Amino acid sequence: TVVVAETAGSIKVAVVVCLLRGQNVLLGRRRSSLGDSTFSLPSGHLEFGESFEECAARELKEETDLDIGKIELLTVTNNLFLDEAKPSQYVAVFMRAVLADPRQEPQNIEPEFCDGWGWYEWDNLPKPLFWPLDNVVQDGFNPFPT
Ligand SMILES: CC(C)CCOP(=O)(O)OP(=O)(O)O
Ligand SMILES: [Mg+2]
Ligand SMILES: [Mg+2]
Ligand SMILES: [Mg+2]
Repeated sequence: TVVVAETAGSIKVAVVVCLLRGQNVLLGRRRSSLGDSTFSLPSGHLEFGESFEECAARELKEETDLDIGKIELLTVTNNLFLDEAKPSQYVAVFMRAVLADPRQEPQNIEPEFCDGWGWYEWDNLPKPLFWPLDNVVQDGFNPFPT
């Protein structure tokens, strides 16, 4: 038990936003200790007292200045980051959202964390994908309504 206790890392919850506009989804290339220079959906740590929807709207606004309209829960995945300096585990809550105003364009509000945002078709996603996203894509996940 002591061994497990010594190696146990933190478990956090991240909310991940599949922001859909027509046939496109918003992705940005991360600048971060986790997944540096890989393409990811807007995402962020769930903060104490927040609902998943509130976190999605807050993180999207913080990172892109975009205002979310309708939003719903899609799926949840469990991601172990064991080969990092500090092991961690993220439960990723994937939400689907649309813009309140579809004419709004994303701004790169946190250039220290993101190279910039772009719209991509699901079957034409940029590479390399941030591995938690790549995992769900490989498993056939598709955020677009069928
Ligand atoms: C695993 C990953 C989704 C971790 C949390 O996402 P993030 O690094 O974008 O977090 P913040 O936007 O809250 O800084
Ligand atoms: Mg953030
Ligand atoms: Mg955050
Ligand atoms: Mg983020």
